[in-house]
Amino acid sequence: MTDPVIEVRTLSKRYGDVVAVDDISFSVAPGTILGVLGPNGAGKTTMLKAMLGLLVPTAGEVRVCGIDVHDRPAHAYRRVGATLEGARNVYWRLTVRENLAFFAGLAGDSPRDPAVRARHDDLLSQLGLLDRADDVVNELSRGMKQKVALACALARDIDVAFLDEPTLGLDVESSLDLRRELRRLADERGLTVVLTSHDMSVIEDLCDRVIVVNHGRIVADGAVRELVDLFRTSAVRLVVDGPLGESTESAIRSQYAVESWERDGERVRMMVALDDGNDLPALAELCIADGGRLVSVNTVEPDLTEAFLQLTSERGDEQSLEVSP
Ligand SMILES: Nc1ncnc2c1ncn2[C@@H]1O[C@H](COP(=O)(O)OP(=O)(O)OP(=O)(O)O)[C@@H](O)[C@H]1O
Repeated sequence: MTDPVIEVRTLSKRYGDVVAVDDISFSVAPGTILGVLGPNGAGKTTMLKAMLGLLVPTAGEVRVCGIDVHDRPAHAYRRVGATLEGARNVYWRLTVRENLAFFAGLAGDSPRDPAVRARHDDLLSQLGLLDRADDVVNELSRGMKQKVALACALARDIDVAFLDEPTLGLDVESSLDLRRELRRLADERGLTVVLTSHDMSVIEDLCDRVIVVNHGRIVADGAVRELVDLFRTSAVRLVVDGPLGESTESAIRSQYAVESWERDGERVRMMVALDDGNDLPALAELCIADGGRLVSVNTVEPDLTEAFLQLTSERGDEQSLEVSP
């Protein structure tokens, strides 16, 4: 097995009485795109900053490419790129290309090196910024500034990118460009990406693995599909026309988990959770027992949003759910 590119061991960070990060441990394989999900105040940014060596943890250690980020921050920094507060990471009075050259230069990459220039052009082209390369950043829109910040984080030949809310403020097309570019860098260059996002579609589309953080602790860790499967309770939406009497309604309610029930004259719309899809024929039969007609039956598949809400609800919080990554 390849060595992990990131190792976080028993990491904690307290601010006075607030435990922002509480005894977190995990490791990440090279080339992984890892999403960090969690409600506001869960500890995601604190975790990212501690992983970057930008704040001193109360306990624990972080290694990136085998380098302890707190003992040897300068060495670790050469291997990572980061955007923590979006567009504030770039110099607004420099052009797009000058920004890239500046950040690459910090790591010893010369912008006169044709390989570095080619990499920058490629990045700008993938992010739809090539025709704005010589514009001063100040004159760009907010979303474009965000893209420049991302390009700066990726401008060097880094091993790991830490991106806090990378798609925030981007339009649909730019968000898709960014996802494609991150996927390409992970697949072709083995770039490891750790990103936070409140946008479930970004996490679902892009991430190989997701960590859910709540109250400073990891409450779930696994592939998106595995997390969704943990809460795989399918639901069905049924519409019945015609008679459906009160005793049949009571029978349905007593045998099934009815999530919603709307009666509109002779029409009934219901949403019912099924633990096992095999219950559906029996439910359908019951619905038409009084002579009504089934107008439609639609299965409602669980998604990451639902899994996330359950994991971070008080009930989900009682246990920690580990899925092998
Ligand atoms: N510099 C600080 N001083 C004191 N408390 C802090 C500081 N930074 C963060 N906290 C607290 O630590 C906890 C975790 O905050 P953090 O910013 O890491 O959460 P987050 O998951 O990134 O939230 P969001 O999704 O809102 O960005 C919160 O209770 C926050 O108030």
